[in-house]
Amino acid sequence: MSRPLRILLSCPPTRRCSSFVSRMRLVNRLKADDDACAAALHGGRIFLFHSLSPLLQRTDRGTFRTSALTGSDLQSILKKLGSDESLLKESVLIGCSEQNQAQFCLDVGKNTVNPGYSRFWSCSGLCSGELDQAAVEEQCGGTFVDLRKAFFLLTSAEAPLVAKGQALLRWHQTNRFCSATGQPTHRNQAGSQRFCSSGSAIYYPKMSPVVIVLVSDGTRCLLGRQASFPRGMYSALAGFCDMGETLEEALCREVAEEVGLEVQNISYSSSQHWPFPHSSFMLGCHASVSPAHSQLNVDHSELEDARWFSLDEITCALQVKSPPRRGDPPVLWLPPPHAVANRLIREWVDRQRRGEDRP
Ligand SMILES: NC(=O)c1ccc[n+]([C@@H]2O[C@H](COP(=O)([O-])OP(=O)(O)OC[C@H]3O[C@@H](n4cnc5c(N)ncnc54)[C@H](O)[C@@H]3O)[C@@H](O)[C@H]2O)c1
Ligand SMILES: [Mg+2]
Repeated sequence: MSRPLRILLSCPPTRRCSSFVSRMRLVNRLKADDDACAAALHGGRIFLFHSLSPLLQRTDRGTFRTSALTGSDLQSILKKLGSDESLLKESVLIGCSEQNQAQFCLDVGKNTVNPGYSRFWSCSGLCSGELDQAAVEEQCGGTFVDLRKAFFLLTSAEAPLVAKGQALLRWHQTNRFCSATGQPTHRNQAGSQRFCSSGSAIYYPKMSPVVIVLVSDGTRCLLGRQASFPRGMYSALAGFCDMGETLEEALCREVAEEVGLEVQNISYSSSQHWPFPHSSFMLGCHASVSPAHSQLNVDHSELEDARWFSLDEITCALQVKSPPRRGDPPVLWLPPPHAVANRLIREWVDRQRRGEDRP
């Protein structure tokens, strides 16, 4: 999740900023220079995936982390597994750590696509170039975990890296052909672009902009739930931006469509890349309605339910540490700390406690 703008603007000392600048310039160079990127792979950190599920390791404390494989470690493992060592070059650049180590992701499962290799979507058993999941897990001392689980098992520092890695891998796997010419596309070494083989088009990884808003009436906040949400879970209202809309227009339209309210006092909070179900760029905002105009008219084709919640109800819900299970009494369950909705809710609680939001 991005930091709020005010923190970025107060970025202090030059040393910290200059190391940030050098990291950003390194990533930019690796995107532009195929040879430099290929060279960086060996000492780089590789986040391994199998059919888009990231590899996690359990720590001594019972928590989870991503595995810390370098490109050289991985090459030895690939050799032991009898795989072509050039598989490493299929890695896609994610970014660069604070220690200036380049970070990559690599999918060694069925969905991996490399235009230079003959891998097929529909093969049964192991496809050409695909590695056996259990064998990789054994060699690496970890387990491939579905991203929907992994994202919430990891710390808030590691979860976005894994989400970004999966999003990039998915984009490569689903953009193998040019939509203008139908010709195969090829990637640069970093995986930051794909080119139509006819030379007519360049494609870049894409995200869909989504506005997410916590509406307040001064003493209560508005949350809704879709029928597909886990039991008891309510979240801030969200919706995809339409082509040509501003953020503010999308926000007002979504709230009007979903709950029949007209909002005002829109303010931006923070943003987040959200990998589910595909890549969304979540733009988190606050907005308000006057208590006199807070009557809900829920569109049940979009939301199963939407309700106003008091500060006490939200404060209690923030204490709930695990989702309610079947048979438990009904309890309000809020999006987890990794989600921008959680940040919006906590910001609202802070403002309520400071008395800033009251009419
Ligand atoms: N990170 C968070 O805190 C958080 C919280 C809530 C929702 N979300 C995410 O926000 C996203 C949008 O929320 P929503 O489902 O309420 O949106 P929504 O209200 O716009 O409804 C979804 C529908 O919009 C249509 N749609 C229009 N453009 C689309 C596009 N580019 N991609 C997919 N569907 C499109 C589809 O018909 C889809 O069924 C979801 O993917 C959800 O996972 C994130
Ligand atoms: Mg919605």
